[in-house]
Parts: sequence; structure tokens; C-alpha cells
Amino acid sequence: MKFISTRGRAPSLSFSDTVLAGLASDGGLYVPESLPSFSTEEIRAMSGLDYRELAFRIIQPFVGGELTDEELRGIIERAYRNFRHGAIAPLVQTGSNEWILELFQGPTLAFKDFALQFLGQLFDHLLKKRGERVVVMGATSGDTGSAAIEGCRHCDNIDIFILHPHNRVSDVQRRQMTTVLSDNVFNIALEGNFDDCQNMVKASFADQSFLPDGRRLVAVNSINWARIMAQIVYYFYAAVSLGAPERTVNFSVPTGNFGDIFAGYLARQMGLPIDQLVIATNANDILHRCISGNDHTPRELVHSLSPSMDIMVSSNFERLLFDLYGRDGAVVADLLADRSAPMHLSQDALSKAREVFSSWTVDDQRTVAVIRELYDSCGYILDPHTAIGVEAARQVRRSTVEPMVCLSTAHPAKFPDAVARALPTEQIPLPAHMQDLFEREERMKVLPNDLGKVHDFMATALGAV
Ligand SMILES: Cc1ncc(COP(=O)(O)O)c(C=O)c1O
Ligand SMILES: N[C@@H](CCOP(=O)(O)O)C(=O)O
Repeated sequence: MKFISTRGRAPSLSFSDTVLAGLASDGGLYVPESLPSFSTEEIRAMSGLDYRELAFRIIQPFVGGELTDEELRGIIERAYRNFRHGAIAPLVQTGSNEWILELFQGPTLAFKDFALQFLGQLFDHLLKKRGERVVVMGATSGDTGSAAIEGCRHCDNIDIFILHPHNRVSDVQRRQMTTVLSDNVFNIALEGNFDDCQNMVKASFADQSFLPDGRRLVAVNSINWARIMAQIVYYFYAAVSLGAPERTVNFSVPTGNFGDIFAGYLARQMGLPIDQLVIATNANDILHRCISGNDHTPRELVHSLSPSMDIMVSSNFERLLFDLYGRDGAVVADLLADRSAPMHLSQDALSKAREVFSSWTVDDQRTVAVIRELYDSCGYILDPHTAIGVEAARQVRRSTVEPMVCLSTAHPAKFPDAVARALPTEQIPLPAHMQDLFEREERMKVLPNDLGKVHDFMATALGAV
């Protein structure tokens, strides 16, 4: 299988070259030239499969013979061995045909573990085979960072640099990153917001001359195709558990960088009967404004109670635009030439998007109220990101007969301050492996929002290891 750029001017790459790249050389994102699809019969046969076996069936067609089946099975097996629940992605019913898909049972308590545990194992395998050492660089609003560090910390052939917005992530999120004291792990607290971190990562991919010894950058953000691919699996898993292909299933997804919900869109393209995908946003609602009113105008980022979704420039929206505009890279390049400018979709593109996507926005006050309401109705404690997904689903779902699955993207213990506003008397303990998190030593470098300073820090650190 070949992978092509959404901007149409970069050379196509194989699976492993795509995984070990970041942005395409024309600034675009890689997508498969064509998607594999599954027949109704094949989807029916997925019912009851173990998560790992299902992951193998979904991922194998993308790999295109570049890994043996045994190698791929080994990578999947190692990726999911540290999940705390036997089902890997358990479903919990919280209302009439309303389900929570718990994606926080991995080591860092967020859905990012699904892709980043897998990616860490994949990197390790590919880099050992090539005898290459690379520099992983990523931006995080709080969850990707710890999941990437956890996925890569044991890889001998990787040095990893993670940029997070200084003082804009929760204490638990920060400590999950900064208390990993391995020699190959570097945390940068950038004096800026998540978009600044992400811009810096993209600019670094475009010009890598600051790296010593001819090293190159590899991406862990969802600009990396393998991140999206691994996330397709849990849409199939949840849907077949709830009766697909005989039943149509819908999903509500707390959305920031548009990676998670884009994986759901791909699952639908691959044959899964999904009618509605709900884009749930916090006050940083550019995607909701785009879908509901065709207004994709960037605004100043606001700091919310769901900090992981404090994102204005949603990287993966580009992958959707590529499809909506008939996979014409020149049109996408033109539309995204200036990401700070307002964008309006063509009527055709907008109607195609609205066939699949609905959207809603939820402010902090309502987020807190939803956490309280769900707790009162069934004793279940939501994290603030998941609460946004639940509320959006309740506001815009088209069918109460079809199941609505709300993706629970993080464990509430990651955001105790937000949860305490709703449930002041509830204590939410961290899982056993994180009990001493607040006693551990931290290491990070605070840097100004200055590309040159970040590159100097990275070059010095790499010279020293
Ligand atoms: C807890 C949580 N929920 C939701 C999101 C949004 O996911 P995506 O960026 O894939 O849209 C993120 C971060 O991306 C997150 O960390
Ligand atoms: N919410 C994310 C932001 C980065 O998104 P990614 O999916 O592109 O890595 C985070 O927690 O860091």
C-alpha cells in the first residue's frame, strides 16, 4: 500500500517510510492511496473477537506486506499488555442506548495509549531493523506527551522531545511527563499555548538542519498516519459489540486535533455502519462553527476546564478536507495556505461533511453540570472531556433506537480540579502504578516561544547523549 500527501506534491511513501516521517515534504499529511474495506460478512465475523485479534485484522491490510503477520501480532500483543482491563476498551451503559467507551485503561489514562503504545513498539521494531537512531518530537496539550513518552522511553534508538504549554496542563498530566527521568526523554514547557507548540513542531519538520549527525525527526502527534490507523480499531470493536453490522451505531467524540473522530470517519469508509459522528468541542469551537455555520475563523485560544482540547488549529481536519474536495491536493494546499485566515467550505463540501458529522459546543459551566448530572443519575464519574462528548450526543443525536457511543478519552483522576467543581466530596484515586506521582522528582526545561531557542536546547541535549 502507498501513502500520498494531502497537498499532492510530495512523493508517495511505503507504510514504514510513512510511519517514520512526519509531515510530507509539501507540508501535507499522509493518507493511504486507497482504503481497505470490509464486507458485511467480514464485519459479522469480528463479533466476539479479542481486541488484539481485531486490531490485527484492521491494521494488517495497511501494512502491505512490510511486516510479517507474526511481527505485527507481536507488536500488537506488546502494545496492549499493560492495559488494566481485560476488554482493553470496555463499554459501560449510562442511559437509554447511550454507552461510554472507556479508552482510559492504558498506562497513562487517556485514549492516546491505544495508538502510542502501538507506535512505540512499531518504532522499536522498524528502527532496529534499519539500524537507525531518530529524534521524536511532539507537541501536547497534556495527554499525547505522557503517552508518547511511555510508548518510547524504552526504545534504544529514540531520543524524545515533548513540548507542552507551560502552566496550561493539569498537575497530573505534567507530572506524568516530567517525572520520567530517562536519559532519552526531554520535556520542554513552552511559554505559549498548544497551537504554538504544534506550530513549532511543524516548523522543525520543515527544516531539520538544526539536528546533529544527520539525524531526522519522527512524529508522534496524529499527523503520523499510524496514530489514526490504530484508533480505527476501537470503533469496530465498540460497534460489533453493540450489534454491527446488523445495527447502525453512532459515536460522539470530544474533539481537538480531529484525529480521533477522523479515525471514526475512516471506520465508516471501511464499511462499518455508522450513521452519525458527533464533533463535541469546548469553548474553542472552531470545528463546531465550521460544521454548523460554515465559519472556520480562528479566534484567540481560551483556557478551559478541558485543557487537552484547547486547540484552534486542528491538524487532521486537513485529511477530511482532502476527501471532501475529491482528493485534490492543490485545492487543499490553497485552502490551507494561511491557517490564521477565515475559511469557508464550498456548499458541496459542507453537505458531504454534514451527511456524517454533527456538532455541538459545551462551555465550562455546562461541563461541570453534566459531570454532576450523570453522577446523580447513575453514579458514573466522567472526566471533563468525556462530559463534553456526552452532552453533545444528548443535544444532537438523530436516533434513540441506534446506540450512541460516547468516547471516554481520559480518566477523571487526570483532572481532579475540574471534577471537584462538580463533585466536591468525591475522591478519585490514581491507579496503583501512579500512587506516588506527587512524590516523584520532576525534570523539564521552561523555554520562551522562540524556535531558535528550542532548537539550541535540542541540539545541545542531543550532542550530550
Ligand atoms: C482527553 C482528550 N480528549 C479529547 C482530545 C481530542 O482528541 P483529538 O485531538 O484527536 O480530536 C484530546 C487530545 O487530543 C484529549 O487528550
Ligand atoms: N490533545 C492532544 C493534542 C495533540 O493531539 P495529537 O492527537 O495530534 O497528538 C494532547 O493531549 O496532547
